[in-house]
Amino acid sequence: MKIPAVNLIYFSPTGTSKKIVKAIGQELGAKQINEFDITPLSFASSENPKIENELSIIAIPVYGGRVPEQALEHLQKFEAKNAPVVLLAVYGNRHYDDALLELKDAVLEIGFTPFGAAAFIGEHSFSIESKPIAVNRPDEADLLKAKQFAEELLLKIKDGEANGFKVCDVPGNVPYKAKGNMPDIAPTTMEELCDLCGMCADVCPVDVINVTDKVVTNAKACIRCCACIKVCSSNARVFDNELIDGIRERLFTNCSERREPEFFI
Ligand SMILES: Cc1cc2nc3c(=O)[nH]c(=O)nc-3n(C[C@H](O)[C@H](O)[C@H](O)COP(=O)(O)O)c2cc1C
Repeated sequence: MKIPAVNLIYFSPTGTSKKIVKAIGQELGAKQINEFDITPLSFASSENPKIENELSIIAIPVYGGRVPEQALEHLQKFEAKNAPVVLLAVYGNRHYDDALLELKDAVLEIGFTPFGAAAFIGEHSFSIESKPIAVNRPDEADLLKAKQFAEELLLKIKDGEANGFKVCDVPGNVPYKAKGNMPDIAPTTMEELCDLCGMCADVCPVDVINVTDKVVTNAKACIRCCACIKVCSSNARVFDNELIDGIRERLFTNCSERREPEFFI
């Protein structure tokens, strides 16, 4: 079976959701792959993408058991009609809780038909060398699972094209998991290590970092995605904070046992 085109739509500050959606997208053997990176703030002011009679895959990271708010806002820009979609929640080995259900409900509102979904595991954004959490995931075994998932999707797509796409069930509860109250905290820069290259500001999905002769971060608007930390080749950017240290410690202690991808098709 030849799929003419597939749209890969992803919000992925630290790149793990992107890696998984691309791996699955490539396995589908589509003639054309269109990428929509909905991570940057600038996506909000871009033209509204229209998707009609085309297959899409949407990937988001799980934040507090939910879909990141900015990802939901950016998804609202899509106009979808006759648009079968596969949903991916990528989480840091704790749990995805209600994120897949929230994502499914949101895309149904926009006009997509979610006919398949999966939860994959990515290195936790808060993982550091001394407290590794799902470090280096997705790994080879995860990418093999991505391939298996794509094979199952191809069968489902064939069936959907012949008999119509049916909305899939995903786990989750309503009301969705309550959002935790986070104080205004953000990663900081160790000036002695920083060479002011500006990469942290470039990757920040909420544009809260300003680099002049020093790095200034507006903690109030920070979404704590840790993209700035992961991109910093001088290791100058750190999330050195009591609250985050505590979360990291609990994740390291309670969520180190390897979880595996799950498919819902
Ligand atoms: C603010 C925040 C909240 C998070 N909440 C969860 C969570 O509830 N469960 C979990 O397993 N991982 C959680 N994570 C980890 C991310 O889901 C995980 O690292 C994911 O792979 C990041 O995706 P990305 O690389 O596409 O940005 C959280 C990360 C951040 C930054």
